[in-house]
Amino acid sequence: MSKALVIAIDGPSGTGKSSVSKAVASRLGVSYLDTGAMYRALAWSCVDAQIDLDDAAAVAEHCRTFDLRMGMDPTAPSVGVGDRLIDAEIREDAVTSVVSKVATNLDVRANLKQRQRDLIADGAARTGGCVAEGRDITTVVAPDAPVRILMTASEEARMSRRSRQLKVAAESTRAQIVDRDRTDSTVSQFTTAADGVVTVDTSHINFRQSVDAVLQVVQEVIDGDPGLSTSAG
Ligand SMILES: Nc1ncnc2c1ncn2[C@@H]1O[C@H](COP(=O)(O)OP(=O)(O)OP(=O)(O)O)[C@@H](O)[C@H]1O
Ligand SMILES: Nc1ccn([C@@H]2O[C@H](COP(=O)(O)O)[C@@H](O)[C@H]2O)c(=O)n1
Repeated sequence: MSKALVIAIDGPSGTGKSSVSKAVASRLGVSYLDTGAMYRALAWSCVDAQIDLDDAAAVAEHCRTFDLRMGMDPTAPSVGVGDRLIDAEIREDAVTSVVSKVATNLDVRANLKQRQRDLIADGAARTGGCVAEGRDITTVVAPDAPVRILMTASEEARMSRRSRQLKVAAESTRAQIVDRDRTDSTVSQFTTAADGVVTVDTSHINFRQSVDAVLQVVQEVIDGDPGLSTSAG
């Protein structure tokens, strides 16, 4: 019987995790889970419900009950709370600047970890595999995933990519990238590879080469484990 091809990808902000993971999942014909979007959705939902983000107990209680809906098709991923789609809202500065507050709440992390495990299992059951990306997927959410990758890139490369993406000066992205990573690293370890995790440094390669580098790691794992397969072959 073939095993589900779960691919866990972690890394700091702006290394290319989301865009590369989506492309890899599309190429392999498997599901895609953006776990950062789940933390962003919670932050958005707390603000929408006028919950004080410094009130850890209230945020954790809201997390336990909010109706988060993740669409895991890599060609059209989506994030909703109840019937409302919030893909655009969760990318706004108002959410990016506060998301670490909810992500450093340990009760929130415990709840979202379980939801993420369930989503990965459901997605893999539907499509034969799942690419899940974030900050603690290789270490906490799916430490037993057959493929585990840490995606890295120099601070300079990450700032320049983010500045191109947001059409702002590179220097103005430093605070957002560096400060957010600093806060996030207080609860997750995503700057150095844990045992058994393969590092893919994207500093000096372009987007297509980064996708190919991840696919190569996946292929090597498949070659070493005949029980693993993908619909793309
Ligand atoms: N190897 C690469 N070379 C150049 N640009 C890249 C590369 N990988 C990704 N990009 C671009 O960099 C930008 C940031 O990538 P992406 O949003 O995927 O990063 P991320 O690691 O998911 O960041 P965050 O964790 O903050 O969401 C995107 O515009 C993406 O197209
Ligand atoms: N596994 C994860 C994923 C994300 N976070 C938190 O969410 C924020 C947004 O993530 P993006 O990937 O969309 O930038 C991130 O800054 C972390 O605070 C997390 O804690 N664990």
